[in-house]
Amino acid sequence: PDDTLSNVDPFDIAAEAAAYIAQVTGVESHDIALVLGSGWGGAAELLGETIAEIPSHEVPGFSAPAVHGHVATIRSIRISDSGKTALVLGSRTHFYEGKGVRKVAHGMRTAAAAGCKTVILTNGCGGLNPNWKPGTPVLIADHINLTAASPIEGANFVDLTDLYSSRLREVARTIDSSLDEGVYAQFRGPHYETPAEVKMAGVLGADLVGMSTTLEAIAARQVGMEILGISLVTNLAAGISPIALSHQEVIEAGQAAGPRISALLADIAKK
Ligand SMILES: Nc1nc2[nH]c(I)nc2c(=O)[nH]1
Repeated sequence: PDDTLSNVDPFDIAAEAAAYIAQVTGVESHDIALVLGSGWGGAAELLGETIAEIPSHEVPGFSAPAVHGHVATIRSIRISDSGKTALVLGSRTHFYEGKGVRKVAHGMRTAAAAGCKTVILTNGCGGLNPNWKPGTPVLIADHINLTAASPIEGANFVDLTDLYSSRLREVARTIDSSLDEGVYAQFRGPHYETPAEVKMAGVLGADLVGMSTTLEAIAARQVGMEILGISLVTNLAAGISPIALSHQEVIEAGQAAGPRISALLADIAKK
């Protein structure tokens, strides 16, 4: 099958995907979508009871799992305490996979077509603030899109003011008042930044550097969803600390933070 959605109308495929999800889950309309980036995987379990779990590649427009062995899924969950339903998108297409912006945006278009009015985008990233030790969750206040790309095509001049909802950031802070916030810059990747590029990102006003999220957020705004973005700082960005962090330390920091950030995310989603 065509894996870049290049010869179809991406919104038609999103409608097909949403119809498939509604049919398989029996949930006519979902309320909130979540994208779980690296380190955030544990949140789904804490959200509530799984209604259905669908292998992503069965859903129109989603690709076969990139990581062999790991079957990416889309999960429908009844959020405990609130009765709302969550759609957890277990597979994110990164821009660096070279499959084009339509694939990157597909999850957002599908979530909106499935009824979602809110999306929580999470990711793992590098931090420029030395106070943010690996394992620190940081609310995304705004973004700098360094990919030179847009998920939006044609003369659709979408406004991006308050793209990362200040209302939802306040809700998050009622759950955990210690949460800091920062500006997230997306690089194309898949290589990490040089120290000079990290310094440049700082000069431009970024506090976090990653390889996802900004294109998804723009696509989510285009389809009218309210957006909350949360980054997990898994490492200090290149050059910020004199000693290079070992990959093992990055993995351990992400795992150690798992339970806390998963509980945080579940509590926010229940609000
Ligand atoms: N661009 C970028 N992406 C990342 N993802 C993770 I985890 N750490 C980083 C990082 O230091 N830079």
